[in-house]
Amino acid sequence: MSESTEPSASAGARTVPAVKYHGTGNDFLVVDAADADGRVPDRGAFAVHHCDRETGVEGAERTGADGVLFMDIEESTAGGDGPVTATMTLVQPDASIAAMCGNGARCAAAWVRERTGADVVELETPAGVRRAEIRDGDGTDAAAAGHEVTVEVEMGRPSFDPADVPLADDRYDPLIEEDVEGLTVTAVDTGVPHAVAFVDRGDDSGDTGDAGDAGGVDAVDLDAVAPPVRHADAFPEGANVTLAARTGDGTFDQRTYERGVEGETLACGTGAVAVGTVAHRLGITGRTDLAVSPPGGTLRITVPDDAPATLTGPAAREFDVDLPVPESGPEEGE
Ligand SMILES: N[C@H](CCC[C@H](N)C(=O)O)C(=O)O
Repeated sequence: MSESTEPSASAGARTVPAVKYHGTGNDFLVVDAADADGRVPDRGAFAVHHCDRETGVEGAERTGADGVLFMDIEESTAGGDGPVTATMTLVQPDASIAAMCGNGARCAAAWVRERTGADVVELETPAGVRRAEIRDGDGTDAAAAGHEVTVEVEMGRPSFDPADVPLADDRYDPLIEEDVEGLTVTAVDTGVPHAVAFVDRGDDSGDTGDAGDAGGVDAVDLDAVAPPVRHADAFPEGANVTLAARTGDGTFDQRTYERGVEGETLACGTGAVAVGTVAHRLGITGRTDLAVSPPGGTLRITVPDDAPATLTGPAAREFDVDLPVPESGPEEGE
């Protein structure tokens, strides 16, 4: 907001406090917007710098992050009995802003609870308000790494409407099981666009699947097949590319290649909701409560016909860190 003219901060020596979290392996740096205002002139450059998997923020397990969540708590809502409201802005490793992020929302809600004590948080995102309920870890090992909670996020109503995804503007019908750049996908908006491809068996009869029956989602070379779909003309704003395979009654495997990360992530919450929504639409399951397993763990989702979807899973606090603000002032050519 204000021009940063404090005499104390010399260029290059500024740092901003952050907390690293992950939700089933999808990892984020959480920064209080109040700390960043005036100190981080370029949020995109900040995210590019610290999210880099080779040169970014150092962690116990992995270097870098899948994004930076800038959080702006509405102070007038804190300290009472009601939900705390906070604006969540996800800046991705390529400096783009994503309208929504399911796993990020869990981490953001956990962060707000830690700051304010609130068990219910309303996150304002470009995709709409997302209500989150935070409770202590599901009891398996409350002390594991010290700081794990379970968060249920209301994820809005998924949409196949071409204008919502969005699809190319000469497109009036939903894109359901169509070939896009060699992959048979269904396009759905779960706050962000997903192109979902089912591999493996399509239903209990076991004989409607495409090639890849044997290995499910792991048999696919995602880094090879996803980029052409992610950039296809069908998706004017790009798409996350999500693979799914039914593994049992109400259970699915998932892998997602994310726009903005430009690579596979260990988990993707909007993608998990997309898997359930598309599974329903295609008649692959009749259940509305599902377990979706990306590489980083298992997410519980609900996809009722007449109510918003929900996403439930862990959010784990990893560490606190002071992040230097990269020098990328107007004079710098970068
Ligand atoms: N990982 C996030 C999705 C980020 C969305 C982003 N990659 C985009 O649409 O550009 C999730 O858990 O839902």
